[in-house]
Amino acid sequence: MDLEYRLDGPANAPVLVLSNSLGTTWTMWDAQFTDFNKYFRVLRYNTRGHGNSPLNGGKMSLASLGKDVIDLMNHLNIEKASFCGISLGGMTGMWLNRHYPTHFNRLVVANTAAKIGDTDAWLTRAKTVRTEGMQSVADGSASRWFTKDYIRARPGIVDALVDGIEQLDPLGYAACCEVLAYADLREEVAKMERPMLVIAGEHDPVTTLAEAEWIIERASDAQICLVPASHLSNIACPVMFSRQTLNYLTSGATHVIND
Ligand SMILES: O=C(O)CC1=CCC(=O)O1
Repeated sequence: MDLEYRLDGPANAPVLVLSNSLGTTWTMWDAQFTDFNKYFRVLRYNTRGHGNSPLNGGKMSLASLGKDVIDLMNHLNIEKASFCGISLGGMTGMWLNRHYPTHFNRLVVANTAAKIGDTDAWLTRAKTVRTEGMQSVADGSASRWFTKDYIRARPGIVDALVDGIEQLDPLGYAACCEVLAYADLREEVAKMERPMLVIAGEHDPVTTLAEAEWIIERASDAQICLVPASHLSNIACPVMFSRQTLNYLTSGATHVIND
């Protein structure tokens, strides 16, 4: 298993898999960490091309990113898990819901869409990053991720994330842009069986509320939750994000772990 991962939380608790967005690493879940660990054995991993998760040498796709999660679960002997992913991580979750429903209980997919953005724009971004490096995308990342008010109010958090994207491997980032260029779940959403909470950011310009509504109108068992944030809603609205996610993932469950 060459994916970078870590497990935290009580060894006997049910497993929750966390999947990061493009240009971030598993540290993006730091604000959720304490709350999620009370209820779950938390499995964080870095999406291929991010952190120390290497490119696989071949062409990556949403399917290969989804299969990475299944391989990781198999490697750790995890038969069934809950899942929470954001943006590209949310798309990975929807792909898993469609293709590996028996491996998952409930899924939370945040700030995501059945098709994110425009194919040509992703291919252009991939090319730019390959030729000019990470700085070319780092400069605009804060305004893609957060509202102006949040950037003003929490410069330390924003700067740390921008520093993080600057450290990433341009080839890894570009490969994931190419995954996004061709990832298209629009024909698949109606076939997603497992219960899914779709978290949308009220001010998200990347994956809009309308795109989240589009998903819940078609998936067989999906609910929406709106948070007053832009794209990285788990960071901008950590308390609400964690509460809504935990309420959804543990509802009807008998596996609450006490402190
Ligand atoms: O463009 C960005 O940086 C935001 C984003 C789109 C897909 C994703 O995972 O992050």
